[in-house]
Amino acid sequence: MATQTLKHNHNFTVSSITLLGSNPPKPVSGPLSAVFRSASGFPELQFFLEPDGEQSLNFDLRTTQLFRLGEVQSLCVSECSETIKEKTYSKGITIQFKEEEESSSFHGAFEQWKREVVNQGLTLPNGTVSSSKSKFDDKIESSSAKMYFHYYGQLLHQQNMLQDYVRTGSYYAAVIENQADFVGRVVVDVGAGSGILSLFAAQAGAKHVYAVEASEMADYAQKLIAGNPILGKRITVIKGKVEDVELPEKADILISEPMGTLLVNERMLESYVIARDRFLVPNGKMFPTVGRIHMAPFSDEYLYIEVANKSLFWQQQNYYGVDLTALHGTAFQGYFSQPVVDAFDPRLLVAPSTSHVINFTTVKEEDLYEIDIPLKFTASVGTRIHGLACWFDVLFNGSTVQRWLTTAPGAPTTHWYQLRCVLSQPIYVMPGQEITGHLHMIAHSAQSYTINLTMSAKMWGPGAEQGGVLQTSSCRLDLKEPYYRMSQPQAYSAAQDQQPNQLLEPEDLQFPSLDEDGLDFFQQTQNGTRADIS
Ligand SMILES: C[S@@+](CC[C@H](N)C(=O)[O-])C[C@H]1O[C@@H](n2cnc3c(N)ncnc32)[C@H](O)[C@@H]1O
Repeated sequence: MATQTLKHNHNFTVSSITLLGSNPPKPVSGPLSAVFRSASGFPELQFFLEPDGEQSLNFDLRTTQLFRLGEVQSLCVSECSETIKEKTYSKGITIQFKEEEESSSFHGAFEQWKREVVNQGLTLPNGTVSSSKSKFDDKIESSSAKMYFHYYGQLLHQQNMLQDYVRTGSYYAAVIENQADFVGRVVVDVGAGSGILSLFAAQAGAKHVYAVEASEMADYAQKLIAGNPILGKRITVIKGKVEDVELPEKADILISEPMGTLLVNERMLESYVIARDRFLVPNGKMFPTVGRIHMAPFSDEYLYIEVANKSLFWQQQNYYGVDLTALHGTAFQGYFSQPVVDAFDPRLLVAPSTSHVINFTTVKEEDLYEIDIPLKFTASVGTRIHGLACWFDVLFNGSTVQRWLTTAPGAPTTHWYQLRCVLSQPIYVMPGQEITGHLHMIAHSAQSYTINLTMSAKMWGPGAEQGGVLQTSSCRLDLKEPYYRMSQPQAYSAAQDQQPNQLLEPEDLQFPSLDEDGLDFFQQTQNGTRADIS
């Protein structure tokens, strides 16, 4: 391929440059570095004005022209707009070379980059974006993708993730404790966001890091990386989707933070797996390596009543003279179709948890389209079960240290919190009774999942060996529409302390006040939960 004749970066030394446009023209004496590169996903010519790389002047090669003024002097201008009457140039410099030979090879490189990269639109040596419709576009609605990348393109949302110190600190520790996995290695940061994980990888001694980011955040990542020039020298930011970009070399290790609520929300794990298949060398490492979804039945009367009460509004028979009750059933179902996101007390769990493992190094992308998890628990107490509580953890399987990042209830809270699927019909169990069921999740094109949950209480006591099911309850939820409940009081209903015949009934409880939807939105933004994008 033509681009194989191009090096990653073409570096030159020039004696000085003079910035045109200012009056009088401003000379910058050197020697200065001039580099042809594609750090932002497009080809550019960059002049480093200070030896430490802190200040640079960039020319987008797609709109730049170079003219010879003499044997060792050239004019470089960047086109801004063109009308029938005139072309305008946004910036221009004259370049002074030391020798004619240097000038010639600089012009040669310029022509080559223009010919092979810009004009033919071929693969850039530092990565480029394919213009054809990608695997991502085939399965994701464009409106969803637009909102998704708009969200991640904003610094405040990246800041929310960076300020989740459990999350970011775990990544930092996993990388730094496993330097041996990074030293001298090529790394791809899948969905780099602000570029923080790329900078960690560079700190751990990576030879080169490709930071692939699809949203506008790529430009800020470029800025952050330029602001850390010692590390930034070894990082190339590529703006584009991991499904579309081409990289000039394979990676020894992938690093990414693709986890959404319940691990799979946002469907970014699929992009992580696609990146593995496209960029990772055989037996390359993945940070994180494995993810697990944990599940356990819970009992929480307060939560149940709160959700049920939300639809009470629709029981009014005289709302400004209108009978609203026709919509009560629909509203009731609607509220129970929202998974609840909050941090709950682990004492609400009424059986030891079970888990479902996803090994990122081996799972196929298609395996993530539909996930069916059989459930089987033994109740430790007699209680009313109000649904299934879920959380996840991921493992960084480093060669030196194995580190887990957990979102478990009772562990330090993360911005993912935990997730609970609430049954509109609670089920009663006695201590030792078996609870079975299924958690079935089907991916949809809005970057999330439809969840079908079924939970059944098996026959218990005398005659149980016949194995009948006593009671079954099911619900369908949309993982894209969670109910964020973070600032609600975290009531502890002492499931473990209850005697089998002393179950709490709704009438025994104080009803919490109804939420306003607007307040929910405010809370979710304040709490920085990232699932609010999907
Ligand atoms: C959860 S954020 C993590 C950001 C950063 N790695 C960190 O740990 O702070 C995921 C990032 O991946 C990006 N992303 C998601 N899907 C992507 C894809 N298919 N290709 C490229 N970037 C993607 C998002 O825009 C977002 O910035």
